[in-house]
Amino acid sequence: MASSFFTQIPSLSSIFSIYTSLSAFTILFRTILHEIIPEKIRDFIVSRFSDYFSSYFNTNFTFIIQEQCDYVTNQTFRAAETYLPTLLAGMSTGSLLVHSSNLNNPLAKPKFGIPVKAKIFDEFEGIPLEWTLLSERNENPHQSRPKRYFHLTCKKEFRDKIMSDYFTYIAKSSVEILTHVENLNIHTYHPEWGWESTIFQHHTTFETLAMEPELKNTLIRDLDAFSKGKDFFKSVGRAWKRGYLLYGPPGTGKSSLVAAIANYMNYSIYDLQLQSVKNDAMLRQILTSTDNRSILLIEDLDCNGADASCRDEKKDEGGDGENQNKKKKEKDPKVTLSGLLNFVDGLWSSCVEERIIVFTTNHKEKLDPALLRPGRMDVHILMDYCTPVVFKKLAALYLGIEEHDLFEPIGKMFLEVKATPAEITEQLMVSKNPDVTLKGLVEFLEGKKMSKESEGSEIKETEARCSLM
Ligand SMILES: Nc1ncnc2c1ncn2[C@@H]1O[C@H](COP(=O)(O)OP(=O)(O)OP(=O)(O)O)[C@@H](O)[C@H]1O
Repeated sequence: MASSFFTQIPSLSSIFSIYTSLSAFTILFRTILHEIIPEKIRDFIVSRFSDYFSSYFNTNFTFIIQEQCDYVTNQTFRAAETYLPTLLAGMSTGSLLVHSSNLNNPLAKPKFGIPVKAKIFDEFEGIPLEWTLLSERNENPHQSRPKRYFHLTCKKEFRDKIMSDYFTYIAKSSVEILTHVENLNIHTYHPEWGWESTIFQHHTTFETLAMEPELKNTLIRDLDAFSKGKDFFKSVGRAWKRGYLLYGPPGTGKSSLVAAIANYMNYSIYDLQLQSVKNDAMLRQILTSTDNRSILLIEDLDCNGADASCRDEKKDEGGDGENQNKKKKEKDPKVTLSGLLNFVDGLWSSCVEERIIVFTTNHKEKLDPALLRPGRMDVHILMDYCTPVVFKKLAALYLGIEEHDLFEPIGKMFLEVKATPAEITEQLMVSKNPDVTLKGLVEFLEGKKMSKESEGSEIKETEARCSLM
């Protein structure tokens, strides 16, 4: 039996000749394949084979969650980015990515960042999960920011469970985390990189903002009603958003009021310069990639692109203005008023929940009437020149005094001289001594009054000269 087994084994030379023939056949076959079948089709066949075999043998399933989808920030990516650092604290890794960017408080505890390529483990209802953040160079030549995406891997049989329950769970967790953030962010839009965030450290609150008390209280009540109004807005079929138009001369506290609202509501700010937005489609993409519970701020609306009056002014500045303007408009369609209105109260206004929209302008009269119609911006707030009440509040804040002999004459001067709160605060910082500072303020206001009078008499003189000619 043993001898017959050995006699059936082919000799070494025959094995060698079979191997040589097979090799020759393979080389011949590959050469024919290379010559007959084009490279692209070959790659396709190979990839199909490898896909089939790897999916057949692989028991894992991987979700790919890209940061951007169709130019809009993927909210699942955003939720994962917020949620995953909470897992990092307890992880037994060799290294951790930590960062601290709170300039207000250098002693603040550093936060955990998500390291690229590191595996982060989670468990959901007993299902083990593995997250990895990946980053690669962006192929889009207009985007210098790397392309980032998460891989979330689980066993194949849990795919549907993860899809239906786990993603909802991390979305809810991220909302919860963002509601209790210690630091607010201010995001500014960059045409190449998208929204860029930094910690918002403006100290203005409603306590430090000098405004007519009645106006301030009305505004605070309005904000309170808005933040508690989810069910109300739903019941009346309106998007949960509120629009404020802040108008008034420069230096009257419009930006400061936005900061006070952000600090009061604990909302981050998205500060958008409309000039950096190419057209309505881009505006839609930008605005849909902002978070809930935030303030969308468009400052200096009268000079910000979507307003016809500002374009007319620019047209007048150039020599051959009209033609140049026409050509520019054709090449670069810019944001239209209707595109902007669509976000204020059109169909797109409901794409983000609990959203405050703030427009500021120094020239309300220059705005397109369409923006001012009822229902567009819910509340119009005039931030005006200093009044005696506003001045008293500023004096209390800057000098720590409630009364002074000079309060009455200074108060009377505000009826004749227009001074902005910004000008007054500058004067109030001259000295800590109230007598010195208030005397200086009286001189400042008298100087303003005199220059106003001499301006007035110059105008009268010119008018008189004109009528003589
Ligand atoms: N109502 C106010 N209460 C307290 N401080 C104020 C007020 N208004 C202005 N200030 C002071 O003046 C500075 C400039 O004001 P702010 O930038 O808020 O004015 P603005 O109306 O937004 O001006 P612009 O129209 O030029 O943007 C503030 O940083 C603040 O110190």
